[in-house]
Parts: sequence; C-alpha cells; structure tokens
Amino acid sequence: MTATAGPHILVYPFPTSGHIIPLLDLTQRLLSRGLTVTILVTPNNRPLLDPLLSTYPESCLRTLVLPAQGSPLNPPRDRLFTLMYGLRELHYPALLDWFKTHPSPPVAILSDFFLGWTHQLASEVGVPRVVFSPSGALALSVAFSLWVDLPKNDEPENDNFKVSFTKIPNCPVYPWFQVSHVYRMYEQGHPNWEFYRSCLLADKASWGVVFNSFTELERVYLDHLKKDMGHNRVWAVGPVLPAFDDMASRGGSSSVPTHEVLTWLESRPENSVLYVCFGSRQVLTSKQMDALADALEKTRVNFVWCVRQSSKGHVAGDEGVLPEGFEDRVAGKGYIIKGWAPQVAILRHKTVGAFLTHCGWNSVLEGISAGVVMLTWPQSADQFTNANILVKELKVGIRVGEGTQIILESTELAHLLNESVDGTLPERMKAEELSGAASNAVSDGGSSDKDLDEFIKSIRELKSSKF
Ligand SMILES: O=c1ccn([C@@H]2O[C@H](COP(=O)(O)OP(=O)(O)O[C@H]3O[C@H](CO)[C@@H](O)[C@H](O)[C@H]3O)[C@@H](O)[C@H]2O)c(=O)[nH]1
Repeated sequence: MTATAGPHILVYPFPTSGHIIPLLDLTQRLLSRGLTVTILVTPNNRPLLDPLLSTYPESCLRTLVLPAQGSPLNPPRDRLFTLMYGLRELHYPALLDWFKTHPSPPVAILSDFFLGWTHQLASEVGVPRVVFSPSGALALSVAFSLWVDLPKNDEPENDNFKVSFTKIPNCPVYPWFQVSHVYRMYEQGHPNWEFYRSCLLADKASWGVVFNSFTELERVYLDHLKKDMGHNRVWAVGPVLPAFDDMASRGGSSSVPTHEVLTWLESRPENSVLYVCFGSRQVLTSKQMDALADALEKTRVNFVWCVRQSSKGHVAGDEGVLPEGFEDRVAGKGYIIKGWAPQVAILRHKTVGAFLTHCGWNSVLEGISAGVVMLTWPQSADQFTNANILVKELKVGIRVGEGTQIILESTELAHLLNESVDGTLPERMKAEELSGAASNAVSDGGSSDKDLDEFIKSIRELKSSKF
C-alpha cells in the first residue's frame, strides 16, 4: 500500500471469470506500485473486489459499479456479441458522462480485449486506451491476423482444411476446426460480426497492450506484435498470480472448504496427484465425460477432478454427467469437486504433479508457475494455440485430446494419466525449469517486473503530457 496518490487510471475487466480474475490480480500489482485505480464492475462481480477493497484505502482504489444487461436468452453463438454489445450500449454513455464530470478523471483506460469499443471512448475523452490481454501473445497475433486478413476455408465441408499464418513467427498452421469458433461463424456484413471485428481492429489500433504472459515464454510473438502494432508499448507482466495468502475466494467462493482438499492432498506422495479441470465455463459433452470418467476409474493415479456442472444457457443439448456410481467407485483415490475449485491452491500443492487442462491461458500460466506436467485437451477459443505452445514449443505438455474431434479410448487415456506422474518424464524436468523462469520473471529485476515498471512509467509520463 502506498500513501501518495499516483496517477489515476480506469481498469475495466470483461465480466467473465477467465477475464476478470487476471485483471484483478494485475490491479493489485498496479496499486502496490502506487497507481490510483477506479475499477469498473457489474453488480454481480462486486464481491470479487472485497480482498482489494479491504487492503487499499479509498484514496487509492475506488469502484464504479455499472449495470449488467439481463441474462441473454440468445442462442450460444450470439452470446458473446450480446454481452460485448450490451456492455457498450449500457456503459459508453455512462462512462462519457462520468469522465466529463469527474474532478480528477483517469489519465488512461486499461480494458479487456473484448472491450475494443473503449478505444473510441478513450479517444473521445482524450486519454490513451491500453488493452489488457488475458490470452497470450501468440493467441492475440493469430486473432489480429484472422480479423485483418479474413482467411477463408476453400473447402467448407472439410474441418481439417489448413489455415496458415505466414506472417507470424514459426508460421503456425491450424486445421479449420481449431480456428476460433467466433471467426468460423463470421458473416461478412452481419452487424454482430462486424461489431466483433471492429472491436478486434480497435485493439490493434490501441495505444498499448499489457499481457498476462512473460518474455521468456513468448519472446518471438511479443516482438512480432511490436512490429505488427507499429510501436513498442507491448508489456508482458505475468504471470499475475495472487499476492494474497488466502486464494480460496479468488474468482468466486470455492465449492469445497480449501483446507479440506489441501488436507486430502497432504497425505499423498510428492508429485503423485493429477488435477483435472476445464476452466470456468467448459462443460464436457457426454462422450468426453464418459471417456474421461472411465479413464479416471482405470488409472492408478490419485486425482482431484473439478467437474463443471452445466448452468442454464451454457451448452445446448449434449452435456455430460458423471456416470452413476462413479464417486463410490473412485472413493479413496479421487476427490470430486462439483462447482468451483480453489485451483491455484491445488496446483501449488507439492503433491500435485500433473494437470489435465483445457488450456485456457490462465490455467496454462497457473500450471506453468506450479511446475506441473500439462496434459492438454483444448476445446475452443485460443486453447488449441495454447496447447501447441505447451506441447511443441515448451515441451511441458502431452496431448490427450482435441475438442470433440479426438477423444481417446479410455484405456489409452488411462495409460497417459498413469505416465503423467512418472518422475522420469522429460516433460517433468522442463516443467520445473519453466516454473523457475516464471518465478524469475516476476521477481525483482525479472522481465515481467521490468515491463510492469516500464508500463507504470509510461502512465506516469502521461500525467504531464497531453495525450
Ligand atoms: O473451478 C475453478 C475453475 C477455474 N478457476 C480459475 O478460473 C480461471 C479460468 O481461466 P482459464 O483457465 O483461462 O479458462 P476459461 O475460464 O475457459 O477462460 C477463457 O478466457 C481465457 C483468457 O482469455 C482463454 O484463454 C480461454 O480460452 C477462455 O475460455 C483460472 O484462473 C482458474 O484458476 C478456479 O479458480 N476454479
């Protein structure tokens, strides 16, 4: 906590877990380095600010609570647009007014990449907009390339049609089914998609971008983005993991008492437990669920499985449920969490050695920081890109599935689960090395520590220069 009030910025997270969690973690770092922050949240997310509000006085941290639109009843394909557009409609006029009447308005806006429209708002109020990317630099490079170049699938019936990104380092190539589902649905001229595209293009045109990533992890892609965006205001400041000792309420209340799962882990040998979780939203299909449950029954590895229950509006149709009697059959070797797991606390426990993940970028960074072997089963969005980084570039990942396209037979999957906690795996050594690199990056003088200093210096300079 700092006594002097530093330059004031507006922090605006996108209101879903995978986006708001890392930006709140980053906000803690900005506050601890002396910035004054107003953080904009919708009423349902207001409780997530409690740990910050109980640590920092009102002179440093203020909240701006603006309404969320009602629950979208739209088909799943339109849900993201509805949320993005709804926020723009509700918040743009309110923010304009807030800026114009504020006695000492923010000198910059730091907002999530799904809030590209804040670039225009920032221009209107005469301050720079900085993008916060909760995804990695390769993922954002791919997104920019898609929405600028608009590559087509020349064989619409072929889900394996290859799309090449020749301008990006290492020239990634993805089969069509691994390209972002939002892009695959793109309809030129349709207002929803053109709005989405305009937001992405506004991200690219923004004054700067802050990544929850670190240089040693994504150097070539960070350098590429500097060239692509035409300036060097690209800062990699991650992993922005919690500074608070108690991480139980991070992102929401845990569905089990954290001490209970930690006690369960405590009695296991070091690096012997597998943690399974597919992020904050992903619900498995019945085929995926059955194969995984069957493999977990067959494996000899102890595991913690965070099972995402479907909530209204998440997936239409095919939703997997735990097989009848599963919990009894795995009693003793499996700990099941139905709902929200204290993920970072679990991953950091010394007895956890492997992580079966959907490869959401936060999970990737949390797994890397914890030094666990990553079993990759990407489902959508940037997750295929992230899985490729883990497996091909960093060599800490082992592929165990690809969306609904590659679902291994349960005996084969169980075999990979058994191997994942083998102490002699080359991936384990790499995982330990990478965990050290992540920790060095955020330590005093590390690459992320320096980038955060540079970012804050740039914000401080704004105070004295008219944007
Ligand atoms: O039971 C749970 C489930 C999740 N988490 C946390 O929630 C976050 C989940 O983020 P992530 O792993 O990135 O997954 P998603 O929630 O699926 O994130 C979305 O946002 C990410 C950042 O842009 C993208 O990389 C993903 O593809 C996209 O699905 C992480 O911090 C987890 O620790 C918990 O604490 N407990």
